[in-house]
Amino acid sequence: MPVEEFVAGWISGAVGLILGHPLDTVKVRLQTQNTYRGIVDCVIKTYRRESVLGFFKGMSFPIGSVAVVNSVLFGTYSNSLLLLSSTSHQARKTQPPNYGHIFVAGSIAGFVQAYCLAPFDLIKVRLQNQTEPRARPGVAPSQYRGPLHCARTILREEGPQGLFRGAWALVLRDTPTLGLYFLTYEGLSWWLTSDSKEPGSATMLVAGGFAGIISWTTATPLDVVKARMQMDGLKQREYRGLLDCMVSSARQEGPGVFFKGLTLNSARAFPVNAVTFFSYEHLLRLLS
Ligand SMILES: CN(C)C(=N)NCCC[C@H](N)C(=O)O
Repeated sequence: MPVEEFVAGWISGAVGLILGHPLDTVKVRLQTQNTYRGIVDCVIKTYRRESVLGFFKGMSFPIGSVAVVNSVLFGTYSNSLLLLSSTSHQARKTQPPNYGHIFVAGSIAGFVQAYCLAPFDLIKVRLQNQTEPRARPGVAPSQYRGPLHCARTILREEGPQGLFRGAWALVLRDTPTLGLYFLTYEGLSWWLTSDSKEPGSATMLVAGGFAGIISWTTATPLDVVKARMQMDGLKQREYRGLLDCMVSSARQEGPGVFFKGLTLNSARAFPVNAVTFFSYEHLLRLLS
């Protein structure tokens, strides 16, 4: 089993994560809190109350976990494709892609990574939603003091299953959309590259950026449901399950609720996934 894909997936994921985290924080807040009038209002309120550090809440844990999650994603994708098509990563670049294989391998990778991602993503979302300024004497402290304290508190108050709240929505979000993610990337790379040549840097950036936009645009409705399920159960359970969350969100806020965060998801997706694929491909060339 080639391990270069796992290493390249880890490093490229960390680069993308740092770049996209501030926009991700604003998106999560808009999806789960009804106190903001829109993106600009959320940015201003976050900055005034929490300073620039507010946008980076919940980032330290994903930086560590991205090692597991992104290497699982890229490693599972590449190795599933190897099993389905019996050609290596480098050999595949010079032959026409089999889009069926790519979609299936991407979906398998999405399914597997969603399970690894679930507890890390839940902790990230809970920390991103803490709007209190930094702890100071006289100011009430946040419920969670950091990622480990957050994990311990969830385990104590909600049990081990608390760490997997929203995991089904995450699996449903990631299985087909990661099929689409790799399909768009490989399709565009092939289309933009002349016959039997390896894709150049510009191609990696453009194909990666569009793969991000297309997959995140289609993932947004379940992304909203996932974030709401992850925040549920903090004080009192609001939703009986995934379907109940969908129905009651739509009833209370109209169908537009499923598109909350769409602009931010798409705006964040281009640069994050352009650099993710760019660094992934270059690291692979360096390592193999
Ligand atoms: C639509 N979905 C869930 C994805 N395309 N997932 C792949 C994640 C890539 C990158 N770390 C990011 O956060 O955009």
